[in-house]
Amino acid sequence: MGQILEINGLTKAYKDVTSIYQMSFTLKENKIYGLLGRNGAGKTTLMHMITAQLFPTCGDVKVFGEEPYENTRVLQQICFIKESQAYPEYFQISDVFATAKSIYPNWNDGLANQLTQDFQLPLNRRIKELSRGMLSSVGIVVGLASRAPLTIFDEPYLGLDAVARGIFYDRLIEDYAEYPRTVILSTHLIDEVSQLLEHVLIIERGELLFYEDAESLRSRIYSVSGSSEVVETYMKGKEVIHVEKIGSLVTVTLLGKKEENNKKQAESLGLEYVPISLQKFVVDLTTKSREKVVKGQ
Ligand SMILES: Nc1ncnc2c1ncn2[C@@H]1O[C@H](COP(=O)(O)OP(=O)(O)OP(=O)(O)O)[C@@H](O)[C@H]1O
Repeated sequence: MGQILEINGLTKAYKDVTSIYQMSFTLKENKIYGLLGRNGAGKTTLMHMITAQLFPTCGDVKVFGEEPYENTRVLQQICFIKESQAYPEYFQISDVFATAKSIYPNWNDGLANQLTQDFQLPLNRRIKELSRGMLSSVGIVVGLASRAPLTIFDEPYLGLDAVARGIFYDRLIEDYAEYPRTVILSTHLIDEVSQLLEHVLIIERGELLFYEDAESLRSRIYSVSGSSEVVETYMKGKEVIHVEKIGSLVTVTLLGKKEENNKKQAESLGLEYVPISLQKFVVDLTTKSREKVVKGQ
Protein backbone atom coordinates (compact mmCIF):
# COMPACT_ATOMS: atom_id res chain seq x y z
CA MET A 1 0.00 0.00 0.00
CA GLY A 2 1.41 3.37 -1.06
CA GLN A 3 2.31 6.31 1.10
CA ILE A 4 0.48 9.49 0.30
CA LEU A 5 2.01 11.80 2.86
CA GLU A 6 5.54 12.01 4.15
CA ILE A 7 6.53 14.49 6.82
CA ASN A 8 10.13 14.87 7.93
CA GLY A 9 11.47 16.99 10.76
CA LEU A 10 8.61 19.42 10.29
CA THR A 11 8.77 22.54 12.47
CA LYS A 12 6.71 25.71 12.55
CA ALA A 13 8.01 28.37 14.90
CA TYR A 14 6.53 31.78 15.51
CA LYS A 15 8.16 34.52 17.56
CA ASP A 16 6.83 33.30 20.90
CA VAL A 17 5.69 29.76 20.24
CA THR A 18 6.79 26.66 18.37
CA SER A 19 3.52 25.22 17.09
CA ILE A 20 4.99 22.09 15.49
CA TYR A 21 8.34 20.71 16.57
CA GLN A 22 10.46 18.23 14.62
CA MET A 23 7.51 16.12 13.55
CA SER A 24 8.01 13.09 11.29
CA PHE A 25 5.46 10.53 10.12
CA THR A 26 3.92 9.01 7.02
CA LEU A 27 0.32 8.28 6.05
CA LYS A 28 -0.81 5.45 3.81
CA GLU A 29 -3.41 5.69 1.10
CA ASN A 30 -7.03 4.71 1.69
CA LYS A 31 -7.15 4.91 5.46
CA ILE A 32 -9.12 7.07 7.89
CA TYR A 33 -6.87 8.87 10.35
CA GLY A 34 -7.92 10.74 13.47
CA LEU A 35 -5.78 13.75 14.31
CA LEU A 36 -6.43 14.36 17.98
CA GLY A 37 -5.15 16.73 20.62
CA ARG A 38 -6.23 19.54 22.90
CA ASN A 39 -6.77 23.17 21.97
CA GLY A 40 -3.54 24.72 20.76
CA ALA A 41 -1.79 21.34 20.30
CA GLY A 42 -0.83 22.25 16.74
CA LYS A 43 -3.39 20.32 14.65
CA THR A 44 -4.53 23.20 12.45
CA THR A 45 -0.94 24.40 11.95
CA LEU A 46 0.00 20.91 10.80
CA MET A 47 -2.97 20.68 8.42
CA HIS A 48 -2.15 24.10 7.00
CA MET A 49 1.37 22.95 6.18
CA ILE A 50 0.11 19.71 4.61
CA THR A 51 -2.26 21.71 2.41
CA ALA A 52 0.36 24.33 1.45
CA GLN A 53 -1.39 27.19 3.23
CA LEU A 54 1.56 27.75 5.53
CA PHE A 55 5.31 27.45 5.00
CA PRO A 56 7.26 25.34 7.49
CA THR A 57 10.13 26.96 9.39
CA CYS A 58 12.11 23.83 8.58
CA GLY A 59 11.60 20.22 7.58
CA ASP A 60 9.55 19.05 4.65
CA VAL A 61 6.15 17.84 3.56
CA LYS A 62 5.58 15.61 0.57
CA VAL A 63 2.07 14.82 -0.60
CA PHE A 64 1.72 12.17 -3.29
CA GLY A 65 5.53 12.25 -3.48
CA GLU A 66 5.76 15.97 -4.30
CA GLU A 67 6.01 19.28 -2.52
CA PRO A 68 2.52 20.75 -2.36
CA TYR A 69 3.45 24.46 -2.64
CA GLU A 70 1.96 26.03 -5.78
CA ASN A 71 1.65 22.51 -7.18
CA THR A 72 -1.74 22.26 -8.91
CA ARG A 73 -1.28 18.58 -9.65
CA VAL A 74 -1.06 17.88 -5.93
CA LEU A 75 -3.50 20.51 -4.68
CA GLN A 76 -6.39 19.35 -6.83
CA GLN A 77 -6.10 15.99 -5.09
CA ILE A 78 -6.46 17.56 -1.64
CA CYS A 79 -9.75 18.77 -0.24
CA PHE A 80 -9.41 20.64 3.05
CA ILE A 81 -12.60 21.54 4.92
CA LYS A 82 -12.15 23.65 7.99
CA GLU A 83 -14.37 24.90 10.75
CA SER A 84 -14.55 28.47 9.52
CA GLN A 85 -14.67 27.80 5.81
CA ALA A 86 -14.92 31.13 3.96
CA TYR A 87 -16.97 31.29 0.76
CA PRO A 88 -17.79 34.50 -1.10
CA GLU A 89 -20.86 35.91 0.66
CA TYR A 90 -22.73 36.61 -2.56
CA PHE A 91 -22.37 32.98 -3.72
CA GLN A 92 -25.41 30.75 -3.65
CA ILE A 93 -24.88 27.21 -2.34
CA SER A 94 -25.10 26.00 -5.94
CA ASP A 95 -22.17 28.32 -6.86
CA VAL A 96 -20.03 26.74 -4.14
CA PHE A 97 -20.74 23.28 -5.53
CA ALA A 98 -20.12 24.40 -9.13
CA THR A 99 -16.75 25.87 -8.09
CA ALA A 100 -15.80 22.70 -6.22
CA LYS A 101 -16.78 20.66 -9.28
CA SER A 102 -14.42 22.74 -11.42
CA ILE A 103 -11.53 22.16 -8.97
CA TYR A 104 -11.82 18.49 -8.04
CA PRO A 105 -11.53 15.95 -10.84
CA ASN A 106 -13.38 13.22 -8.88
CA TRP A 107 -16.37 15.44 -7.99
CA ASN A 108 -19.61 13.46 -8.00
CA ASP A 109 -22.89 15.27 -8.71
CA GLY A 110 -25.03 12.32 -7.60
CA LEU A 111 -23.44 12.30 -4.15
CA ALA A 112 -23.63 16.10 -3.90
CA ASN A 113 -27.38 15.96 -4.68
CA GLN A 114 -27.96 13.17 -2.20
CA LEU A 115 -26.14 15.08 0.55
CA THR A 116 -27.96 18.31 -0.33
CA GLN A 117 -31.21 16.46 0.34
CA ASP A 118 -29.87 14.79 3.49
CA PHE A 119 -28.89 18.16 4.95
CA GLN A 120 -31.96 19.92 3.48
CA LEU A 121 -29.83 22.62 1.91
CA PRO A 122 -31.60 25.27 -0.21
CA LEU A 123 -29.35 25.42 -3.28
CA ASN A 124 -30.34 28.94 -4.33
CA ARG A 125 -29.84 30.57 -0.92
CA ARG A 126 -26.86 32.91 -0.53
CA ILE A 127 -23.95 32.06 1.76
CA LYS A 128 -24.51 35.16 3.91
CA GLU A 129 -28.08 34.03 4.58
CA LEU A 130 -27.15 30.58 5.90
CA SER A 131 -27.24 29.46 9.52
CA ARG A 132 -23.98 28.30 11.11
CA GLY A 133 -25.00 24.64 10.85
CA MET A 134 -26.04 25.03 7.18
CA LEU A 135 -22.64 26.53 6.42
CA SER A 136 -20.96 23.54 8.02
CA SER A 137 -23.20 21.22 5.97
CA VAL A 138 -22.07 22.97 2.77
CA GLY A 139 -18.45 22.23 3.74
CA ILE A 140 -19.27 18.60 4.43
CA VAL A 141 -20.98 18.21 1.03
CA VAL A 142 -17.88 19.67 -0.67
CA GLY A 143 -15.57 17.44 1.40
CA LEU A 144 -17.44 14.24 0.60
CA ALA A 145 -18.58 14.88 -2.99
CA SER A 146 -15.07 15.95 -4.07
CA ARG A 147 -13.88 12.38 -3.42
CA ALA A 148 -10.39 13.84 -3.22
CA PRO A 149 -7.64 11.23 -2.68
CA LEU A 150 -6.63 13.21 0.43
CA THR A 151 -9.62 14.69 2.25
CA ILE A 152 -9.04 16.63 5.43
CA PHE A 153 -11.76 17.72 7.84
CA ASP A 154 -10.69 20.14 10.58
CA GLU A 155 -13.58 20.32 13.08
CA PRO A 156 -16.04 20.52 10.19
CA TYR A 157 -19.23 20.66 12.18
CA LEU A 158 -19.52 23.86 14.13
CA GLY A 159 -23.25 24.41 14.76
CA LEU A 160 -24.28 21.01 13.40
CA ASP A 161 -26.79 19.15 15.55
CA ALA A 162 -26.37 15.50 16.53
CA VAL A 163 -28.67 14.26 13.73
CA ALA A 164 -26.67 16.11 11.06
CA ARG A 165 -23.38 14.89 12.53
CA GLY A 166 -24.77 11.34 12.38
CA ILE A 167 -25.59 11.86 8.68
CA PHE A 168 -22.03 13.06 8.09
CA TYR A 169 -20.49 9.97 9.74
CA ASP A 170 -22.87 7.56 7.95
CA ARG A 171 -22.31 9.09 4.52
CA LEU A 172 -18.55 9.28 5.06
CA ILE A 173 -18.27 5.61 5.90
CA GLU A 174 -20.66 4.51 3.12
CA ASP A 175 -18.91 6.50 0.42
CA TYR A 176 -15.44 5.64 1.70
CA ALA A 177 -16.31 1.92 1.52
CA GLU A 178 -17.17 2.31 -2.16
CA TYR A 179 -14.59 4.94 -3.11
CA PRO A 180 -11.64 4.56 -0.74
CA ARG A 181 -9.46 7.61 -0.14
CA THR A 182 -7.32 8.93 2.67
CA VAL A 183 -9.26 10.93 5.22
CA ILE A 184 -7.81 12.97 8.09
CA LEU A 185 -10.43 13.89 10.63
CA SER A 186 -9.51 16.34 13.35
CA THR A 187 -12.09 16.67 16.08
CA HIS A 188 -12.69 17.07 19.78
CA LEU A 189 -15.81 14.87 19.58
CA ILE A 190 -13.62 11.79 19.83
CA ASP A 191 -16.23 9.40 21.21
CA GLU A 192 -18.51 10.12 18.25
CA VAL A 193 -15.87 9.32 15.62
CA SER A 194 -13.94 6.69 17.52
CA GLN A 195 -15.41 3.76 15.56
CA LEU A 196 -14.67 5.42 12.20
CA LEU A 197 -10.97 5.84 12.82
CA GLU A 198 -8.48 3.28 11.58
CA HIS A 199 -5.38 5.05 12.90
CA VAL A 200 -4.94 7.66 15.56
CA LEU A 201 -2.38 10.45 15.79
CA ILE A 202 -2.31 12.31 19.08
CA ILE A 203 -0.38 15.52 19.26
CA GLU A 204 0.43 17.72 22.20
CA ARG A 205 2.42 20.96 22.28
CA GLY A 206 3.53 20.45 18.69
CA GLU A 207 4.86 16.93 19.16
CA LEU A 208 3.48 13.60 18.03
CA LEU A 209 2.82 11.62 21.21
CA PHE A 210 1.07 8.63 19.65
CA TYR A 211 0.61 7.13 16.23
CA GLU A 212 -1.14 3.79 16.37
CA ASP A 213 -3.73 1.53 14.84
CA ALA A 214 -7.00 2.61 16.49
CA GLU A 215 -8.22 -0.88 17.31
CA SER A 216 -4.92 -1.85 18.85
CA LEU A 217 -4.85 1.33 20.92
CA ARG A 218 -8.46 0.86 22.06
CA SER A 219 -7.62 -2.65 23.28
CA ARG A 220 -4.69 -1.37 25.37
CA ILE A 221 -6.24 1.52 27.28
CA TYR A 222 -7.91 0.98 30.61
CA SER A 223 -8.14 2.18 34.16
CA VAL A 224 -7.94 0.46 37.51
CA SER A 225 -9.24 1.74 40.83
CA GLY A 226 -8.63 0.75 44.40
CA SER A 227 -6.73 1.69 47.51
CA SER A 228 -3.48 3.52 46.87
CA GLU A 229 -1.20 0.78 48.22
CA VAL A 230 -2.72 -1.94 46.05
CA VAL A 231 -2.87 0.30 43.00
CA GLU A 232 0.76 1.20 43.47
CA THR A 233 1.74 -2.46 43.61
CA TYR A 234 -0.20 -3.04 40.39
CA MET A 235 1.36 -0.03 38.65
CA LYS A 236 4.96 -1.26 39.02
CA GLY A 237 6.58 -1.72 35.61
CA LYS A 238 3.45 -0.53 33.79
CA GLU A 239 2.95 2.53 31.62
CA VAL A 240 0.90 4.92 33.71
CA ILE A 241 -0.79 7.74 31.83
CA HIS A 242 -2.70 9.50 34.55
CA VAL A 243 -3.34 9.29 38.28
CA GLU A 244 -6.36 10.64 40.11
CA LYS A 245 -6.91 10.45 43.81
CA ILE A 246 -10.15 11.06 45.64
CA GLY A 247 -9.75 10.43 49.37
CA SER A 248 -8.27 6.96 49.74
CA LEU A 249 -9.48 5.80 46.31
CA VAL A 250 -6.95 5.98 43.50
CA THR A 251 -7.82 5.60 39.83
CA VAL A 252 -5.04 5.23 37.29
CA THR A 253 -5.23 5.26 33.53
CA LEU A 254 -2.79 2.82 31.97
CA LEU A 255 -1.53 1.76 28.60
CA GLY A 256 -1.12 -2.01 28.61
CA LYS A 257 0.98 -4.20 26.40
CA LYS A 258 -0.98 -6.38 24.01
CA GLU A 259 0.29 -9.64 25.41
CA GLU A 260 -0.46 -8.80 29.07
CA ASN A 261 -3.62 -9.98 30.75
CA ASN A 262 -4.20 -6.71 32.56
CA LYS A 263 -7.75 -7.46 33.57
CA LYS A 264 -6.97 -10.75 35.25
CA GLN A 265 -4.01 -9.29 37.10
CA ALA A 266 -6.00 -6.27 38.31
CA GLU A 267 -8.96 -8.35 39.44
CA SER A 268 -6.73 -10.84 41.26
CA LEU A 269 -5.58 -7.91 43.42
CA GLY A 270 -9.18 -6.86 44.06
CA LEU A 271 -8.91 -3.78 41.84
CA GLU A 272 -11.68 -2.57 39.58
CA TYR A 273 -10.70 -2.84 35.91
CA VAL A 274 -12.52 -0.66 33.33
CA PRO A 275 -11.69 -0.35 29.59
CA ILE A 276 -11.71 3.37 28.75
CA SER A 277 -12.73 5.34 25.70
CA LEU A 278 -10.31 6.94 23.28
CA GLN A 279 -11.63 10.32 24.37
CA LYS A 280 -10.80 9.67 28.02
CA PHE A 281 -7.37 8.40 27.01
CA VAL A 282 -6.62 11.55 25.01
CA VAL A 283 -7.82 13.77 27.86
CA ASP A 284 -5.75 11.87 30.44
CA LEU A 285 -2.70 11.70 28.21
CA THR A 286 -2.73 15.41 27.66
CA THR A 287 -3.57 16.39 31.25
CA LYS A 288 -0.97 16.39 33.94
CA SER A 289 -1.61 13.93 36.74
CA ARG A 290 -3.43 15.86 39.39
CA GLU A 291 -1.80 14.05 42.20
CA LYS A 292 0.95 11.47 42.33
CA VAL A 293 0.35 8.35 44.36
CA VAL A 294 2.74 8.45 47.26
CA LYS A 295 3.85 5.14 48.65
CA GLY A 296 2.16 4.24 51.92
CA GLN A 297 -0.56 6.90 51.69
N1 LIG B 1 -0.08 32.93 13.28
C1 LIG B 1 0.30 32.53 14.48
N2 LIG B 1 1.16 33.27 15.22
C2 LIG B 1 1.56 32.87 16.43
N3 LIG B 1 1.17 31.72 17.03
C3 LIG B 1 0.31 30.95 16.35
C4 LIG B 1 -0.17 31.30 15.05
N4 LIG B 1 -0.99 30.32 14.62
C5 LIG B 1 -1.04 29.40 15.63
N5 LIG B 1 -0.28 29.79 16.66
C6 LIG B 1 -0.06 29.05 17.92
O1 LIG B 1 0.31 27.73 17.60
C7 LIG B 1 -0.23 26.82 18.56
C8 LIG B 1 -0.98 25.74 17.81
O2 LIG B 1 -2.17 26.31 17.25
P1 LIG B 1 -3.17 25.45 16.35
O3 LIG B 1 -4.22 26.37 15.84
O4 LIG B 1 -2.39 24.69 15.36
O5 LIG B 1 -3.78 24.45 17.44
P2 LIG B 1 -4.97 23.39 17.31
O6 LIG B 1 -4.45 22.09 17.80
O7 LIG B 1 -5.53 23.43 15.94
O8 LIG B 1 -6.01 23.97 18.35
P3 LIG B 1 -7.65 23.92 18.35
O9 LIG B 1 -8.03 22.52 18.73
O10 LIG B 1 -7.99 24.89 19.43
O11 LIG B 1 -8.13 24.33 17.00
C9 LIG B 1 -1.06 27.65 19.52
O12 LIG B 1 -0.28 27.92 20.65
C10 LIG B 1 -1.35 28.92 18.73
O13 LIG B 1 -1.52 30.03 19.59
